Amino acid sequence: SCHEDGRAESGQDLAKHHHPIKHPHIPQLVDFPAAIVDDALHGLVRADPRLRILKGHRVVVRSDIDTFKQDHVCIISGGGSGHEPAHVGYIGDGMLAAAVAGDVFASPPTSAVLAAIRACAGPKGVLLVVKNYTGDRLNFGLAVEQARFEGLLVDMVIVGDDCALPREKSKAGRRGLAGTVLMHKVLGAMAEAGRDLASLSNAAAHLSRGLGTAGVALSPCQVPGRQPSFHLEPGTCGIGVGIHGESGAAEIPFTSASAICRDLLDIMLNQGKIANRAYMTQPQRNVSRYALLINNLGATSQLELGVAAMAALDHLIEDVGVFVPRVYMGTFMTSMNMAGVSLTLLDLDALPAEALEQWLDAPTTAPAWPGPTLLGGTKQFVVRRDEPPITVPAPHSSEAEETTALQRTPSEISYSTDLLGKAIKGACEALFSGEPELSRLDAIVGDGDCGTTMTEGARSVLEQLQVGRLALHNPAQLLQQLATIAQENMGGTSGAVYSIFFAAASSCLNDRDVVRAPLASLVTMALTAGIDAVMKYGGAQQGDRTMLDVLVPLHHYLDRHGSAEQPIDVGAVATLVEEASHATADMNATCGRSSYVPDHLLRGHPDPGARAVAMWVQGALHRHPRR
Ligand SMILES: Nc1ncnc2c1ncn2[C@@H]1O[C@H](COP(=O)(O)OP(=O)(O)O)[C@@H](O)[C@H]1O
Ligand SMILES: O=C(CO)COP(=O)(O)O
Ligand SMILES: [Mg+2]
Ligand SMILES: [Mn+2]
Repeated sequence: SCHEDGRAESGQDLAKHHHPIKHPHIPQLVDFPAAIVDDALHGLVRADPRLRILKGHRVVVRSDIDTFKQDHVCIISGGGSGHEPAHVGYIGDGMLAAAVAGDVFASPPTSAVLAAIRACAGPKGVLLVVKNYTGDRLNFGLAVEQARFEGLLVDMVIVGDDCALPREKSKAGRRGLAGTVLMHKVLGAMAEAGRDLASLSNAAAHLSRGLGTAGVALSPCQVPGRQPSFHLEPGTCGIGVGIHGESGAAEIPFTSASAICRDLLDIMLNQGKIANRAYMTQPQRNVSRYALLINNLGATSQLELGVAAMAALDHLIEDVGVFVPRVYMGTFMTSMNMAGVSLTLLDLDALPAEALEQWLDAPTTAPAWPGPTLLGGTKQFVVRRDEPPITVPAPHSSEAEETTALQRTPSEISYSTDLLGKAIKGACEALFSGEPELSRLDAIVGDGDCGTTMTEGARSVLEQLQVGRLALHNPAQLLQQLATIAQENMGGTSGAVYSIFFAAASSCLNDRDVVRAPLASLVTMALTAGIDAVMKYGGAQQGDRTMLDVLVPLHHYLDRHGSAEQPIDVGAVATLVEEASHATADMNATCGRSSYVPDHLLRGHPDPGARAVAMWVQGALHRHPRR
């Protein structure tokens, strides 16, 4: 957590709770992996008096926000960390008013986004520019709903500029990549010039249609404290990468810089051999005009960026025959320390009746926006070359250790706070011991943060349990508390999904006479409501390879067996969740981050969110299968 004066909790403070870095493969300038985001924000704000941190949140705002918001629409962006300089580097006149940072590769919790909106909300309103990831959509979306309920003027636009993944592969839609920074620039300049909230949202919709990005990985990335994000065979590269250390849509032999850059552009412009995506409109020879952004994914030398610029301009101008009057080259949005680049094209005629150059050229004080732009692109500057080779009562506490809350028959008792406390403790502990497996799996099928996100949640729940603050006597209130913990301490898709799950479960129990209901049927009711809400907001169903693939079978089982006048067979439940979670290993992913990973790479590895459900259910039942 951070202090109002801009001092973040230091690495030394955090040392009390977290482990220092274990010997990494490559040394990294990090004291404590868990403190990396706070330490980095701390450093940044100390170095720049134009910025300050909102107390208690990883939110950076312009220091003069209170006066600034009186006569400007404030643009807020954010998302997981690990993409620096995005998004804090874009705070300044003519770009962003604030940035919300999550843990590395994990969306910030809803509460942080809400704090940013509250700080920036003035008479002109707030526009959230959000990259299209499930966690971000949910956490920023929930904050918008809550802010509107508070009467604040706020709108949200989602950016999805990725061109590399086939449309059919994912229900999640195009990923938000480096093109987001061009959105920040154009929308920020318009806000600076006094345009209103509605016209900014409208412009954003047009812009996203003219925006495309595709990237190549030459190495995996390494998040401190974790394993390298994937393995690349020597001589190969990952084409169609995102910004979360993914291996890409396909692993291909590395031929030459020019060939790879050409492929990236062809993917975007639907040209040549890779003409199967069609996200951007077809370029028109001697007519179409683009801004080109060459983005370092984190560990690429400036020399290599220059080579990429040469290759990209050469292909666009000579082969495709289009104009490229604006070129931006540098480090805009990274995948931690991945070697590689992404290329972004913005159709300069994407906005009806506006010259986009005007907005791109408008001055900004944001430190990460490159100074003067290169006015590349008239034909004579490009030399054609040969291709180089290359609530409720009655505490019961005299139970035998092995008895679990669900095991008692409904007629015996409906509720035991003592057993419930033990079940919660067991659930949390199972997540702690399962953390290495969750981290490993999410590194393969996602972006590696699932283990830490789940243990962050478990740690907060245990803390509240230990100090007696959990409302064990009142199921509705307890579930509300769990929702709040997920919302404030977890982040990521998991944080948002669990927050929605517990909040909906809580509201459904609120209205009911929970005193007499058998515990198992309470659980069934809560699961019904929770699952429905997760499906509604997250858009996933059974079979999409998510945690729902364990929650739904669990719900079916309890629904069938929960009201009978006999104890639930906890062994059977433990086996059921174990098997259901492992069954996800053979599923194709159509939702969430795994839908960006080729199916053959997912094969054999179960979904981490599904495994996490199996772990905490087994922990709550005190049944631990040998792992
Ligand atoms: N739309 C969705 N609805 C429900 N669960 C989802 C959805 N998308 C992803 N998940 C679950 O979230 C898990 C990943 O959690 P986490 O690592 O926090 O996500 P991310 O890194 O994508 O934000 C997945 O393994 C999956 O079980
Ligand atoms: O890093 C992120 C996007 O910027 C985080 O998104 P998720 O929470 O969906 O992983
Ligand atoms: Mg993540
Ligand atoms: Mn993840």
